[in-house]
Amino acid sequence: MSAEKPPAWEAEYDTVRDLLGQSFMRLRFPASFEKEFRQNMNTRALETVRENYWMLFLLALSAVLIIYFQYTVGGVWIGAVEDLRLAVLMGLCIISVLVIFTALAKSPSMDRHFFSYTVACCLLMLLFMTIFPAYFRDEVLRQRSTYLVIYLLMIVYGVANLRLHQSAFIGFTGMGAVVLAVNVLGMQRFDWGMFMQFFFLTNLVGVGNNYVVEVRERRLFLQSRLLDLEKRQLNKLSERLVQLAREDGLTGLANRRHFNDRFLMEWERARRDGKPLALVFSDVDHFKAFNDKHGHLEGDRALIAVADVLKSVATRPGDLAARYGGEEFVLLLPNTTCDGAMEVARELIAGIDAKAIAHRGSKVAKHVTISAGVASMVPDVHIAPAKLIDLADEALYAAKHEGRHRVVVSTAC
Ligand SMILES: Nc1nc2c(ncn2[C@@H]2O[C@H](COP(=O)(O)OP(=O)(O)OP(=O)(O)O)[C@@H](O)[C@H]2O)c(=O)[nH]1
Repeated sequence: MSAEKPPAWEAEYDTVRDLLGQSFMRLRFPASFEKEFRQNMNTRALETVRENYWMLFLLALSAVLIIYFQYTVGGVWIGAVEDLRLAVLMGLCIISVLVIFTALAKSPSMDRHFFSYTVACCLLMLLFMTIFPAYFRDEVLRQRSTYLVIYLLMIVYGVANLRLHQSAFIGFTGMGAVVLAVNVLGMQRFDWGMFMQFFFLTNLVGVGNNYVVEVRERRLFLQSRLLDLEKRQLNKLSERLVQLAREDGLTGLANRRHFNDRFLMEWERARRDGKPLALVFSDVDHFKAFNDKHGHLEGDRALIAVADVLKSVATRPGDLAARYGGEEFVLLLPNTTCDGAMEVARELIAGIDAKAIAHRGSKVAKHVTISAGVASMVPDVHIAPAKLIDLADEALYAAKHEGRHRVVVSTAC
């Protein structure tokens, strides 16, 4: 015997549990989750930038103010004039890149290229922050302005919500770009010691920090996935429970409880709209004898076949076919007159005849037959809903009394 395949959600649930149980988390999920996780992270990174872009401008402004207050007395620049020009140029370059970056991040059509333009903008800023200071005459100004690199790398690694390899790519490519630029420009005064200290060490610390951040993000993703799966399963179960509470176990028709609820609802609706509401009660003829001759199992099959015909005649959207009890069934037909309900009842009897289920114990025919009673009325506040049920039931009783295998319409019609 082949082992039964677990449902898809169960397999996914187990995979998520396994991944969460791992003590060392690899920075890659199975393909089915990885794609969704990446999209998630990208969206979050974009949201972070859109919500916090002002921090970048604040950072640039603080750097300008720090330099201004350190190199001015009473608002007059005390450093070299060339340094002032260079500092202003550097500030303008950095702010231009920030403006371009913010404009790109705010444009939804550029979302697909988020990582590409982030890399490009970061590289440009890192270049400006390392190359310009190398040309400052003042030693202290040179050192202090290079600190900016650390701030930018801190943002890339710590705040931007980028994945580890994305941040590391920006950090280390930035290093490479600076080395290239220094060589191409033949910069003699470039301070390699400071470069290693600021750039390389910050990158190392950033990589460690970002590993921790990405692992946390991945765990959060898995946990929310687990909750989602549990919620979906609970919803399915509660839907199934509601269905079971309304359904007859043997025939799959509505059960009596559900019929009662719907009947009262339709009664009220018909009363408000001033429309007729009809019931067709039906009962299998000599069913006790059927069970005696053919056995209970065959009896069950016959009831299922009768139920199928009931389902097939209850075709309008508001119609409901229900098992009222034992071998008794009912059709609830909103907005239907006695004549209309009679037609449906006749169709029902003909449909069951057409099934030609052999019935050796019947005194009416050689096959299974039913009797039906029909009633319809326009509900009124002065009439109890049970009245309609009584009328249809009396009509069914009359059909039995008059010889079975027929429809009788209520005397109130
Ligand atoms: N196989 C089976 N039999 C059922 C089920 N529910 C009720 N019955 C049987 O249906 C029979 C109903 O018998 P009666 O109420 O005497 O009615 P009848 O024999 O159909 O006679 P008339 O209705 O007067 O034609 C009983 O024997 C019940 O046991 C069911 O779910 N499965």
